[in-house]
Amino acid sequence: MGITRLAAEGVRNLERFEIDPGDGINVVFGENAAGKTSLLEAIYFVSRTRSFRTALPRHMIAAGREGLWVRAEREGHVVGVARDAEGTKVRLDGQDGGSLSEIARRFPVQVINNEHQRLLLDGPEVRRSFLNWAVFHVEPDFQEAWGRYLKALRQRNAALRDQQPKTAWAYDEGLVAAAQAVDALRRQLVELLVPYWLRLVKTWLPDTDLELSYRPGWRSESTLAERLEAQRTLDLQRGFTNSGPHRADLAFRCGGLDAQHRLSRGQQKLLVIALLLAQAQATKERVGRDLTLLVDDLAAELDRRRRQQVLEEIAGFGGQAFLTALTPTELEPAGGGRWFHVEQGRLRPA
Ligand SMILES: Nc1ncnc2c1ncn2[C@@H]1O[C@H](COP(=O)(O)OP(=O)(O)OP(=O)(O)O)[C@@H](O)[C@H]1O
Repeated sequence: MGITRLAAEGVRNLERFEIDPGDGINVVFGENAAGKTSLLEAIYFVSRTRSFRTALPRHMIAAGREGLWVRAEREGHVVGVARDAEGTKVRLDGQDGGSLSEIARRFPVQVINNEHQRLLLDGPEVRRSFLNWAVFHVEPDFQEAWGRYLKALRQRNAALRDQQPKTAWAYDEGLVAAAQAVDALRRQLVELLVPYWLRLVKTWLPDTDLELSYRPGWRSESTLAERLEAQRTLDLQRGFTNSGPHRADLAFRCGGLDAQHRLSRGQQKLLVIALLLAQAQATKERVGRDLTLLVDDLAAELDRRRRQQVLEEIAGFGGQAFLTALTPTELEPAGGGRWFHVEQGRLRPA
């Protein structure tokens, strides 16, 4: 079950609204600048207490207003998130406060937009953060292990910066233990993701020879403990730890080369959508929870057939999805879903 009621006020150009989204596909259509992405942003905000468009939540507050709020109901829980000059306030089931990770777990969302091509085109940091976020949703132990690893890494790096080798090496044991836990959880997730991802890319991009592999952050022919030992001089010279899960990455290859150099824009988009849908599937399979998919401007860069294939996959996924479109015909195959029209900030069931 997804979000069954959604209300908000003061979000960008949107007038106050209250809607009852459907459990499957919800199409939000309207002209440029009508407020479609702002609606997805409001849904994201109630789950993650931040925006996917801006690092500054105050940019989301409608011009001339003091603040905004968004409220969502899902599976008997109500979460409300408000933002004003004093900051962000969260209420879960009528109680002030509430842990942000608890809310993110209860109201899980996944954005799929054109920005996501960065997962393929940017450096490893963006893929690592995707990986961490995906593992967080399915492995309750990950947050603790990753926190423990980062703490040991910070301490080790501080000692390396201060040229205190004995102090630095004293952290190795704890660092390696936390690294093994992080690595094992990431591997489990990748093993879950890859078959879904492969099925999708083979259907959508049948003429490409695509592979996805996990790189743990150190050379696979040695253990991390061995690697740290072998790299001590380098670590001291550079003043930081050169190997470990903080250097992990996902590698997309096409015909044996980096996929980003071989794929067209549309192909890149499909590869990334396949990854995000694989994550949604993995979460469903592992913890039985559907991520609410927020799909902005699916039609851009995709031909009609590919668009339809993606839509069928999203519909088949069975969870809740919000998709934006300029016109209702753009996403015709979603005929069975619920439709909303947004016009100059006014959102109405269509
Ligand atoms: N803080 C704000 N207050 C009021 N209006 C805003 C604010 N921030 C952005 N806007 C305006 O809100 C409008 C809706 O933007 P949004 O990105 O939601 O449109 P959209 O329907 O997704 O458009 P497109 O199809 O072009 O992507 C834009 O005209 C934008 O300038």
